[in-house]
Amino acid sequence: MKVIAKNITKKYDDFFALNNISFELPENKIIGLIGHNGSGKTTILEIMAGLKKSDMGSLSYTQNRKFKADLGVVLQDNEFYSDAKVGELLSLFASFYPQNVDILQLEKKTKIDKFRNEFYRNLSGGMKQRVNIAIALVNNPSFLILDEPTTGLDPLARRDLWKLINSVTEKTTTVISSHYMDEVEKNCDYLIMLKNGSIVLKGYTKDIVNSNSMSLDELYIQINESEEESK
Ligand SMILES: Nc1ncnc2c1ncn2[C@@H]1O[C@H](COP(=O)(O)OP(=O)(O)OP(=O)(O)O)[C@@H](O)[C@H]1O
Repeated sequence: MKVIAKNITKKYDDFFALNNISFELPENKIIGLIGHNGSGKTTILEIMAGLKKSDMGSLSYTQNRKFKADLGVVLQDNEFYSDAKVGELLSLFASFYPQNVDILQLEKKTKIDKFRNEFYRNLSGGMKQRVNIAIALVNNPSFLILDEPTTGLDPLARRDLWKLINSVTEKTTTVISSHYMDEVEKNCDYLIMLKNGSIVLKGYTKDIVNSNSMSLDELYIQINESEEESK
């Protein structure tokens, strides 16, 4: 799915969480959404997921199915799954959709099959995220939104989660917010950087890194530090 956002603005009272932002998410690529705390990442992800309304602007999608049937979302806090077992959660979410994938195959593909009889609350952070992603994939979406999926995970769990994300998103436009620039540089084809609700950088990751002759981590610091220094 291709996603096009035009002139999106979102205000909370007088505060502009997003200020007239426009972008196009390239189809079937992994898009990294980066920016400082409070820059507007969750707000735009929630608007794209249809969970929040923008005050101005428009979103358009190229899709074959109804939008919600074609969407998978993992938000930052899914602790409300706590009292269910992994297999039960997958079956429950699959039952919401007329078309869905083979659950046993999905469990194998996301390597959660050994945990299907465990309670969600007893899983490690990394395993919970694998289950969250599996749940988001039950309807075989062509647009996947993941809000900071690797935050709080140890380096091995983070590496394994990116392996999983890369292995299940070939035919999916995937947008992922992250504070880990090394991960974004390595795994995301395209990136969008927000600063105070505006886009300050967007484009293919390789082009950005090559044309600036520095790592994304260094570029991030340069862009975000300059304002502090000039004060
Ligand atoms: N419901 C709300 N009411 C008022 N202000 C809000 C609300 N939700 C978000 N904000 C503000 O909007 C701004 C953007 O928030 P958002 O959660 O989108 O940022 P973020 O980039 O996802 O941050 P983080 O990296 O910390 O998750 C922040 O200043 C936040 O305090």
